Amino acid sequence: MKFFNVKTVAETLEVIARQFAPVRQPVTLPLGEALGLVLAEDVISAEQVPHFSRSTVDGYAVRAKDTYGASDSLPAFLDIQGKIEMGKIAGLLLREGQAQAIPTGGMIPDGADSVVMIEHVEEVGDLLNVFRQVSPGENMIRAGDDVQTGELVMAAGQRLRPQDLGVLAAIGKTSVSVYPRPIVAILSTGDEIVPSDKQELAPGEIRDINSMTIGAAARACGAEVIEGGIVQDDFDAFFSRAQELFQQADLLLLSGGSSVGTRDYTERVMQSLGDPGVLVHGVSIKPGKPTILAKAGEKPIMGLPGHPASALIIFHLFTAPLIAQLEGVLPSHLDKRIMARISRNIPSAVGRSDYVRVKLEKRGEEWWAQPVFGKSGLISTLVKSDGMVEIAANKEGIMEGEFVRVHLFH
Ligand SMILES: Nc1nc2c(c(=O)[nH]1)N[C@H]1C(S)=C(S)[C@@H](COP(=O)(O)OP(=O)(O)OC[C@H]3O[C@@H](n4cnc5c(N)ncnc54)[C@H](O)[C@@H]3O)O[C@H]1N2
Ligand code: MOO
Repeated sequence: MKFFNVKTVAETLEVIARQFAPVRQPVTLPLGEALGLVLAEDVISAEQVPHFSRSTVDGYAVRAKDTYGASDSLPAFLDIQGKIEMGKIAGLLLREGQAQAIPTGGMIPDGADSVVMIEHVEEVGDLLNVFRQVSPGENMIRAGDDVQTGELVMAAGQRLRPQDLGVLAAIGKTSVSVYPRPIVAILSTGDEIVPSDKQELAPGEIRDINSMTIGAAARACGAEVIEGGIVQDDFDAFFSRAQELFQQADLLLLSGGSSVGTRDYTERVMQSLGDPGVLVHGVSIKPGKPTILAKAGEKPIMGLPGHPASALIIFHLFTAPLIAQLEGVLPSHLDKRIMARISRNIPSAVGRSDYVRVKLEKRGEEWWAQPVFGKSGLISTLVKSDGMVEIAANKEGIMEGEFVRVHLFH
């Protein structure tokens, strides 16, 4: 009786999670070449970002206290003490009752703790009329708000997204240790399978679909692909080609011959490539039941069912997470969903679409989306986030526990 030891999908995913890790040693690459690759080191910042407290608006640096109670009818009056130049040290100490003109991004002078926007003041000679009060910290980013010295900015196992490269740039890191792209070799089997560029098909011949779909899917996962071509249903030819590809690759994918017919050599070939051999043959799933997973040395080999839709579905379910693990992603980082519950009430103005950055967190069986608040000048808020949630323009907000769709960042 074949297929006697069929595993469930969850059991198969667990075997994958437990058995496989990157095959090759990490490499150090310049930041610009690291997008999409997975960090092989923990990154701890040796600096604070920003380096200095700076304004997020065009306006006047002030002491918040000096503006308290200011309104259109009763402005506060402050002495203008010059102008802060962009990219220069704000040299002058700001004293009580004073204001200094400051551009967006300008350095907050010592003594100041907030910035009044230009829209809310009027200059009359050397005198500044302030029509709005500000609170300490308003309209500015403090030194270290984005990243603190000694902070763990990113942990090994994280796939580098554009915002992650941005933070690395911000802390002055020029290169990172990452896992190289895994090399995936694909070999199609079957006497009836012919290359897809064959124009005239003989009766019974089938153009090779799986090399194309599976190769493209593996590339989309970040792998480098070796197209191994097609072998006939002959054990010796199949084994020698499989062995050749296995040596060049980090993962060997075999298409077809995974079932239990007399010419289905795939399992024997996989078993013959080395110990420990076949880990799974048969998964309780439709389509894709004859799926095979094996390990030779530290490397995985997968036998995908020949039917093209089955092969691609099995790829998405099992091969994609396997490739991610070979890329260095930790298994615990893989299982992300699109729907989650929001962890607290978030108000929002009607007539405006709000995008709230969120971090996903698993509570029992459910995903919860935890808002990551912060000014849009802070790149680290995006590093801490897994995605964002839209609060539609017609909504006054979302309530704690409400289901939201999380748009995952790549
Ligand atoms: N007695 C049983 N027979 C079968 C079972 C079963 O449980 N008991 N499972 C069936 C299921 S489900 C599938 S799926 C297939 C998988 O079989 P194989 O992996 O051995 O695939 P092949 O027989 O080689 O091919 C199946 C089908 O797909 C075509 N094919 C194969 N490779 C390609 C390719 N590269 N491009 C396009 N088309 C391809 C092939 O010509 C066949 O028509 O087993 C069932 N049998
Ligand atoms: O399970 Mo098969 O993959 O139905 O065609």
